[in-house]
Amino acid sequence: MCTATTYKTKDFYFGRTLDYDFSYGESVVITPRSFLIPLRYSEAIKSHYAIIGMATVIDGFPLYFEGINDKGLGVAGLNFVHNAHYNHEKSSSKTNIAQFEFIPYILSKAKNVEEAIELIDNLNIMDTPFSSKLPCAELHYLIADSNRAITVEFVKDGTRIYENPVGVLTNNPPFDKQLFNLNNYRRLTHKDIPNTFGEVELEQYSRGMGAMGLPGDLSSQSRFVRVAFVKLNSLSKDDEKSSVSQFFHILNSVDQQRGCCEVKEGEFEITLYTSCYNTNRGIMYYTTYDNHQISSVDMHHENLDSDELVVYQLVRDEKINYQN
Ligand SMILES: C[C@H](CCC(=O)NCCS(=O)(=O)O)[C@H]1CC[C@H]2[C@@H]3CC[C@@H]4C[C@H](O)CC[C@]4(C)[C@H]3C[C@H](O)[C@]12C
Repeated sequence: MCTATTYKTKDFYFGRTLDYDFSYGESVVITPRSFLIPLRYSEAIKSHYAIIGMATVIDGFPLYFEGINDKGLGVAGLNFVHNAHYNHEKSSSKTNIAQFEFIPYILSKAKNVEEAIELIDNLNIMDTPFSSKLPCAELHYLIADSNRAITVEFVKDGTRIYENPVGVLTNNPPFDKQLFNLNNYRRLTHKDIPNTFGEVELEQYSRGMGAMGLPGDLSSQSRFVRVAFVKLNSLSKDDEKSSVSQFFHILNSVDQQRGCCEVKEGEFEITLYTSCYNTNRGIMYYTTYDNHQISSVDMHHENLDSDELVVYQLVRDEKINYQN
């Protein structure tokens, strides 16, 4: 399972948790403007927006899980198993894009959500696997800029583009159902709640009782409600450190601890990493399951006009500040 969210203070932040039982060998990957992005069904993209994100690089191709570009657009792919549907036949009227090309394609060409939608309306997503070892990922997407967020789902009936007023995405069920389900939690509040049992005197024995009933389990529907509640109630100062700190607190509310979700006998899904992007400044921050110290990579510290990928291995060892 995975969770993606946005958060706005002075700047606009975008990020996700990636929950799985094994790693795909991800690292921080910067795709500079002149890196040739090869496409299976059309000519390679020669010059484009610069991208920073989490990806695994195979045969020189950046297979992005999520990322942002230097114009401030973010795209994250989250599992959408049994619902994602891609086409097997090429289209003669639309641009044919293999499913693994979707994130780099959008981030290289669109500077905001409107432009992303224009591109998506003209896409035919192909079920072409990257290789025989990497079958198609079944994903849906959170796409956001500082003004607007959408969810994009390629399903049997076609392409679904939903406005995403919450700025949050998890996994199944389809997004319209996730959003509707929030109705069931509309009474949750960060405030104290009144006693509605009339004459019966009931003690407010604890703080935080206004959010009683907020789901605490790891299912995708529960994580959607929980992270939406935390995000929409979130308050922080608007400077960089406070905003980044608050962003990690939002996503930590849906952290998956080893042992709580067994996916196969003896194998557990955990939050492999949590990422946070300042989309205005092109800075990526991340933590990993074992390293709680935030690491950061700034795309503008690299030569963004080059034609070679820049790769930073994840710092995965716990950094403890021993004070004595
Ligand atoms: C596993 C992850 C989703 C985690 C998640 O949601 N776990 C919930 C489990 S549950 O389903 O909810 O039970 C997803 C998210 C992004 C994906 C990569 C996207 C690029 C590329 C696309 C190619 O086509 C296949 C290989 C490829 C590297 C992909 C591998 C894998 O698929 C990634 C990492």
